[in-house]
Amino acid sequence: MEALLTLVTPTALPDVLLVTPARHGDHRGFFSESWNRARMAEAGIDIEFVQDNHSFSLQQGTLRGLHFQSPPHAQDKLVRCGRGRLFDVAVDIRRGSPTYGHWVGEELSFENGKQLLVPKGFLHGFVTLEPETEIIYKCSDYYAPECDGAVRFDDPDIGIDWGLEGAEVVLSAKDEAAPLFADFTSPFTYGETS
Ligand SMILES: Cc1cn([C@H]2C[C@H](O)[C@@H](COP(=O)(O)OP(=O)(O)O[C@H]3O[C@@H](C)C(=O)[C@@H](O)[C@H]3O)O2)c(=O)[nH]c1=O
Repeated sequence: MEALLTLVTPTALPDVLLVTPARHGDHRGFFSESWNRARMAEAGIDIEFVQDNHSFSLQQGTLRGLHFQSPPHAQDKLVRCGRGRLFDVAVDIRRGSPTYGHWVGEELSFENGKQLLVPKGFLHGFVTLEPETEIIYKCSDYYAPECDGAVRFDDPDIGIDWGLEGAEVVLSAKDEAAPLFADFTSPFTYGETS
């Protein structure tokens, strides 16, 4: 039977949530409310998003991350895949958090319609699993380049399993030059960001 409600399920990291909006299918395809502020507030996700981002990656193996914006322009992000498939990752960087440095990853695709809520105090990154993949995400603060920060996607202390198995990744120059986790001081403190 068709699911009529948006499903909100926890991931292995408390505060990072998997959101699966209902899809109403018919002979034309489907219709889905990808964001409904009132309904999500009832489900405990009460966020005022102010900016939507859309990026397109040509090649499979394009990796963007791991990124954050520091306070006072920290961002909650609600991430979904508009076309293709990607592996989306959040890393807890709230100093003093019981899960500091832990990561969680979810496959988001056009097919599965899943969304990942990446709160303030977490690094965010993704790798595309297909060519010509699109990502769309809502942000709770505006782009503030002076608050932009990054950590290496392949940091050994974080140890994310991107499923790359030695395949080459396509990176920006900024991500290529990102610092290691050990050389990074997080601007977030557990309890102050969520
Ligand atoms: C993030 C961002 C970038 N830009 C510009 C700056 C630059 O000229 C161009 C590309 O920027 P970047 O290389 O930072 O784009 P990208 O590597 O895709 O950065 C994004 O990665 C994912 C993982 C995130 O979580 C986002 O918050 C953001 O950091 O777009 C904006 O105008 N507004 C924005 O909100």
